[in-house]
Amino acid sequence: MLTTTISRMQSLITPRFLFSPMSTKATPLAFNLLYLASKSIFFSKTQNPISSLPLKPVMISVKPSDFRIQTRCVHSKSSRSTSSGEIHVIVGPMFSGKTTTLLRRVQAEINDGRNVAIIKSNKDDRYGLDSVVTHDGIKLPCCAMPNLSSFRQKFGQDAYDQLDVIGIDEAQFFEDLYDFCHDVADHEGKTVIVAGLDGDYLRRSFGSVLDIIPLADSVTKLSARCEICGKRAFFTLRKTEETQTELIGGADVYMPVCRQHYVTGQVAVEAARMLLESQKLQCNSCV
Ligand SMILES: Nc1ncnc2c1ncn2[C@@H]1O[C@H](COP(=O)(O)OP(=O)(O)O)[C@@H](O)[C@H]1O
Ligand SMILES: Cc1cn([C@H]2C[C@H](O)[C@@H](COP(=O)(O)O)O2)c(=O)[nH]c1=O
Ligand SMILES: [Zn+2]
Repeated sequence: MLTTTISRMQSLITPRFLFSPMSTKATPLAFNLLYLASKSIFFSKTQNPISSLPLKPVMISVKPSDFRIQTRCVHSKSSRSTSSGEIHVIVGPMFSGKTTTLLRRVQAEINDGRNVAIIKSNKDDRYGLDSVVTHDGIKLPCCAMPNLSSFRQKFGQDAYDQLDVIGIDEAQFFEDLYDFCHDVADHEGKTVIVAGLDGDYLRRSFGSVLDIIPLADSVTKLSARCEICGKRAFFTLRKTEETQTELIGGADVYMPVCRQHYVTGQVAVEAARMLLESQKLQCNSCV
């Protein structure tokens, strides 16, 4: 099995939705919402992005008065003003379905009539910056941010106030995750659904994801399938020689593995790294 692992390693080491009656006049608020809607940041109950791709923007036109009424009326199950917030955390290795689970939960909230926005880190630009995309290609529009504290300003205060649920993907990349979740759930009564890696490729705690566990209502740890033996995989193995903690990539750089194949895989990767290092040194001394 170790031989299989080594050969695999070496081959890779080379190198709001708003339920709103249509109104005829657009106000600044309406423009703002229309802008957001056209950027597909708000989601509509009538959209079903998970089953119908690509997404089409929802065209919404509202007067501020319509909007206020709509978010409090019987058609909306918005609970922000009446109940406290919640924090739900989804963790696991890469390819375990964290983003898929986040999108499913977000879609359920949308179906329940809540106003939802998704944020992801702008560090991960693999699929562009305006969508959260799973490894299977399922996607929802999102807001890509360098940090969470500037989200309110970017989204617009009025629009932000209407949000019931905020989904966060790639949470390990947000340094201000703890403060944001704390404020949003405890003081603003919104629900935060957080998806991220609990551990990095060395199985060290990644970013602030584990710090928010004591704040959370629920924690879901997902598993993937070990790429070598097919058993449940709880860890992410990095197949390349890079050693920095943050390294954006997909199946080209990472694979999900079980405990046994994490251990043997790490040995193989380390051996390959050392070999590469010694070759580099030899090369340098030739020059
Ligand atoms: N080694 C792999 N390479 C590419 N896709 C994979 C691999 N293993 C699993 N997948 C797919 O990725 C899906 C999960 O994707 P996603 O929700 O984006 O996971 P995560 O956010 O945890 O990385 C799985 O349902 C599976 O179809
Ligand atoms: C293990 C590990 C991962 N990353 C990066 C690689 C990807 O860009 C994301 C994780 O994406 P996913 O939605 O969970 O598939 O994180 C990293 O930078 N460092 C690591 O150690
Ligand atoms: Zn395995």
